[in-house]
Amino acid sequence: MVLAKSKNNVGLGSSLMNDRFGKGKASSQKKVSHNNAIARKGMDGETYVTNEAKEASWVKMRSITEQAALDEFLSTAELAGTDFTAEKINNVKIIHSDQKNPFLLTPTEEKNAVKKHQKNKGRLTVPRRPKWDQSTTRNELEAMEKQSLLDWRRGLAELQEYHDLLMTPFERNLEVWRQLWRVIERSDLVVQIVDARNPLQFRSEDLETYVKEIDPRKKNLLLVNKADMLTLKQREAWAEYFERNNINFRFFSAHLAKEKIEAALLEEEAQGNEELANKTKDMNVRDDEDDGYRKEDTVEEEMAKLADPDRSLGPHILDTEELEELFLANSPETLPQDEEAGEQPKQKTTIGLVGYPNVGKSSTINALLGAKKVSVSATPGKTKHFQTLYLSPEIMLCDCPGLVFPNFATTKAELVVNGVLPIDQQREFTGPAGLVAKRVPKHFIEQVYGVKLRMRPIEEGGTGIPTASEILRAYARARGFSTQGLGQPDESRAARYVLKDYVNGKLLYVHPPPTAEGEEPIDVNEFNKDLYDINHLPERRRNQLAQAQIGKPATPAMVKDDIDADVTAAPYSEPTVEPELGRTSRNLDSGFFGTATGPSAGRMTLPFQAQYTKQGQEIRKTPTGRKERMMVALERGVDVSEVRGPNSKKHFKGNKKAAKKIRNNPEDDDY
Ligand SMILES: Nc1nc2c(ncn2[C@@H]2O[C@H](COP(=O)(O)OP(=O)(O)OP(=O)(O)O)[C@@H](O)[C@H]2O)c(=O)[nH]1
Repeated sequence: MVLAKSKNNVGLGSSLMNDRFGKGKASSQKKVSHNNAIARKGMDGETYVTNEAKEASWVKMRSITEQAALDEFLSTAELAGTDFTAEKINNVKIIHSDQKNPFLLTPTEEKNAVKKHQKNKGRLTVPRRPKWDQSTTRNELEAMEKQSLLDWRRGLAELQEYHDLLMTPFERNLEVWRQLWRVIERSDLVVQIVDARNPLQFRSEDLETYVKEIDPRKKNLLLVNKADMLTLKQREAWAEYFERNNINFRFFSAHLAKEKIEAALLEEEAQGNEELANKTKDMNVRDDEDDGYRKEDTVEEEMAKLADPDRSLGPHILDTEELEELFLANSPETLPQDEEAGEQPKQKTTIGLVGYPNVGKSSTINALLGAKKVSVSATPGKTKHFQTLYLSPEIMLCDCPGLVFPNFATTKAELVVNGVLPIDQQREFTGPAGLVAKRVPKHFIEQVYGVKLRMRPIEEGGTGIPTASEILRAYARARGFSTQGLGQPDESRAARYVLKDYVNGKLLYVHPPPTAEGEEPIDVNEFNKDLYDINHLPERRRNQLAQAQIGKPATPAMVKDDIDADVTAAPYSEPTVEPELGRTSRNLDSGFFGTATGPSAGRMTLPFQAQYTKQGQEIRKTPTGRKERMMVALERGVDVSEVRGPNSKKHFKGNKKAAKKIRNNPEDDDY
């Protein structure tokens, strides 16, 4: 090992030397103990150093800008899920490496995180509006509001910092909270809309407490929207959970409600056309098993249940009329003392709609109003100010802007796949894509996209579950997304599509409800099994999935940089293995180099390219490059730097160039 010549020795080697042989030992030890690194004696009597296990999650959550070499080495090893032994100062040997994604938690870490969340959940509060009376001036109230928000923010910041808890990027803007305060103050019923796939992630318990603090006559309702994404069994399980925990809830689906409205319109239009009229009538009578809508002969029974707002409807999905009925059933009561004072009951019932961005508030309102009065978006954060809308002369809706409540989260990846953090603003995608890979079965992804996933064999260190990269590469290849320059499958671009498909429910996964203390947790695979039985899905869902299938070579029009465009539907055929060039290259091609038609149309054919493509095809079956060297290193139990590829000759530029071109083959980096 070559030691740094400078007086101020730096680097990992120096850190280790100092630690072992004394020079600056005190400071090194201080550094090590500060980081909870612990020295252990191995079986062979050698000493090695490792981070404490509980350190891992803390290190992951902290924003690290600068670290000493030893600290950096220790935490990087921890993040990479590797352990190591330092047999000699200059011989750090990797003894274990698995496919752990450093942005995700292991099952044990996750369990511990959830336990911790439970313990601290009482501290997740929403800010209170300060008390004021007639004598309070506007300026005084504003100053009080600002102070109240500051105290609240400080409390949450402390909770994050001292208890090592990751939180949702909760709303910090006073103006938005003011809107919420006003909506709550006005409303007789505060409806918290949540996403049925993970209702508890979107529920603020403290908001319900706050509503009651303002006026005990006000009521709370948890409206579990997007219920069309759940099977009957899943809704039953969640209904049981809500009932057991005394949560006033109803299932709703703005999507189904919209379909029903459209079917009704169709029926109207089809008057006189008997054939069409019959078809729409069929659509209106839905099977309860299929999407939760009641059969027509149960209307009276359902209406009787609705008249009693406290009576649970279990897994039933309300339609818009039922929801409106429920709103009316919550018209404000007049307290006996008010009546004695001659106060008339209020004429209007005000319903406040609150919830995270993207849970479907606008869609719910649209469905209720039966026409497009509020614009609906797939990007979180569209509704900016609260609006009031009359549903009928008796019911006024107050639509609050979507806002993120303080809540705990296990990882940032979890927030991305829940649609809380906008996908297009993320740079790190392996964590969220890793969650998709873990949750949605391989066969389902293959069927939905019409691709074949190539996984690392178990004998070579694979886990039997695809990695984020394996899914993204397959997707990118099938869509023809490749990086500029080396022409590798563009995983980052593929991730944006795949993650959007998860958020919009094409790649569906539903969280099971927590079980009671002492009970076995629900098996997630069993809970979701029916969602992936592609031949037995409701027709609506099969149609939705058909739109996600790629399975045919991408055309330049498909590859155009429009991320919001839907994946073009196409019948399945084997995906192309030819690398597709990026947009700039294609433009170059049509402008200067390329042929306008023929098999290579839309591809850049630079004069030197043919020979490399030829070589690439011959070498295609053998893995090359870094991955190959890593595999060999793992097999032999040596450091990757000790392995050289068959063609690698340092300082020989020509060869480097060839290697670069060979990697142009999209299959190269797969196994
Ligand atoms: N499957 C399904 N999708 C839904 C349902 N409701 C809403 N969505 C989808 O969810 C996404 C967000 O819906 P919005 O109504 O814009 O959500 P929002 O809560 O109003 O969002 P903000 O305006 O940001 O507050 C859209 O892509 C909707 O199509 C539903 O019941 N079922």
